[in-house]
Amino acid sequence: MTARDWVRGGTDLFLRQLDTISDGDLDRPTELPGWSRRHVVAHVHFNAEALLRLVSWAATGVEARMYASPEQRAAEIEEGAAWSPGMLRSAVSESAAELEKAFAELSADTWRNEVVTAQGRTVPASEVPWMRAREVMIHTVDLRTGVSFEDLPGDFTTTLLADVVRRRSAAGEGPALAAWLTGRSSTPAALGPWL
Ligand SMILES: O=C(O)/C=C/C(=O)CC(=O)C(=O)O
Repeated sequence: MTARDWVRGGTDLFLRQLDTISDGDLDRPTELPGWSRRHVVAHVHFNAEALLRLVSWAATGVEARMYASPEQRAAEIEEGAAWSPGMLRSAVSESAAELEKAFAELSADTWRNEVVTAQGRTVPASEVPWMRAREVMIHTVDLRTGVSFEDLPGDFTTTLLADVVRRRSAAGEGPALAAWLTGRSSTPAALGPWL
């Protein structure tokens, strides 16, 4: 499967799980400390808008950052989390459809154009679908509706693991992770935040 397939599958999974949650239960906690389901849905919506800006940057050459700052990102998630359930549900569904349309319209050459992620990485636009796949898949698990990592496509999880290990190694967490993953340490590595 390609990253675009994972985006489609992960978006479908996320929206279907969201449909199983009553309006009242949107206030329940998630796997993310301090975030209710409302926060997760608002974040998945604003993430689509942020990635739409990267696609636009790749297509036009006009710089468009994902977020103005970490503070602006956090503030819009808080704002979105306070929207009515109907507004939250339609926003996350509509922005996902817009992103899918933008991916479909990007020409073959344009995928090679470079953009800068919210973490300051310069990447070809072709990495944007992977960034979105990661968000929709993992945040589905975060919703706590019963979907676990076991339910995600195996090739997605394998790619995710490689991504996580690469980033954590770059952040100095490689040795502790390697000791644990090779069974040389029975203590799970103490890890810092991821993304
Ligand atoms: O992969 C990166 O360099 C950046 C990832 C993110 O910024 C995570 C998001 O996509 C987001 O916070 O919206």
